[in-house]
Amino acid sequence: MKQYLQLCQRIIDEGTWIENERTGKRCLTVINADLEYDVGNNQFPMITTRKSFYKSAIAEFLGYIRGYDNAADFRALGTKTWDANANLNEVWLNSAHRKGEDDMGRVYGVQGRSWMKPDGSTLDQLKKIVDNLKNGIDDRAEILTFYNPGEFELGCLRPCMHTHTFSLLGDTLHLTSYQRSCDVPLGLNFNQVQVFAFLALIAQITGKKAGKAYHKIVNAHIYEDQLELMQDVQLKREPFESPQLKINPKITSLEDLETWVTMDDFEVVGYQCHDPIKYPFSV
Ligand SMILES: Nc1nc(=O)c2c([nH]1)NC[C@@H]1CN(c3ccc(C(=O)N[C@@H](CCC(=O)O)C(=O)O)cc3)CN21
Ligand SMILES: O=c1ccn([C@H]2C[C@H](O)[C@@H](COP(=O)(O)O)O2)c(=O)[nH]1
Repeated sequence: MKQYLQLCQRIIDEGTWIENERTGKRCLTVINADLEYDVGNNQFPMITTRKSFYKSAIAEFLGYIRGYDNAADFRALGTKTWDANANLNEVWLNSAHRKGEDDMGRVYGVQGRSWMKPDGSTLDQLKKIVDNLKNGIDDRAEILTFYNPGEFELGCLRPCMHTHTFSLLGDTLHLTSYQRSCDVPLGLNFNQVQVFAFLALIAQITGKKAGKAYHKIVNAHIYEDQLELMQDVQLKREPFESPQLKINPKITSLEDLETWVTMDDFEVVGYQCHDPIKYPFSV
């Protein structure tokens, strides 16, 4: 939790104001942040200086694991996070590729589970990784990437947390996740939870011990309309100890994640937090 608050403070102390054309807002911005989560010791990086909605964050990531391309499927899992980008983004609404209400196009999980090959067949990046890790194989390219520049116009948003690399050292599994753009008050709150839960889940279904998750961020920003709440409210609060994430031990395969898992299979123990803060969201 300290590293999150330190990053927020660093943006305020050292950030540069950058005009963002896509949203029409200014962002206070720093380049390069490295965060680290101790998954092996279950130090769940849930924000405590405001109420955090971890189930939304995990639901969103489970949707990526399933290769969802529709905001309605995300809502059914328990998160509304894709509603705005699927249905309110001007460029996407006017795109000939949008298939209708709630369609997100070929974003995130679609690339992860069915990357289009030149011959028209598809490639399942995640299944290859899970199969290898289960068999104790790390070919030094256990990489899941959602980043497909050739298909950007086929989706509503370019992926922010775009690449995840798994590494096996003996029987301990580590994860390195890369993020190109980070809305620190809103998005990072979710992304921290997702990086942690992704390593915990893949370690569980491949029968490995979870180690560390390394989260590497390039552009970390606070939107102009979020700054006051961050500076005068959230950063004035003292953090509580990290809680723990309990995952249903009956989840043992990728197929389980694809079929019956719901948010009821995740529980947080020992979460103490301050009051909620409602940060503005930019589409
Ligand atoms: N500007 C922007 N910031 C983001 O963080 C972001 C995007 N756009 N677009 C794509 C996804 C969607 N994400 C989102 C979207 C909404 C919330 C949000 O409103 N969170 C609230 C309430 C969550 C809830 O009630 O479940 C929060 O207080 O954290 C968070 C992340 C992260 N991403
Ligand atoms: O997982 C996510 C997804 C999105 N974000 C934020 C980062 C930016 O503020 C916007 C995306 O805008 P771009 O113009 O495409 O960079 O969404 C996030 O923090 N985490």
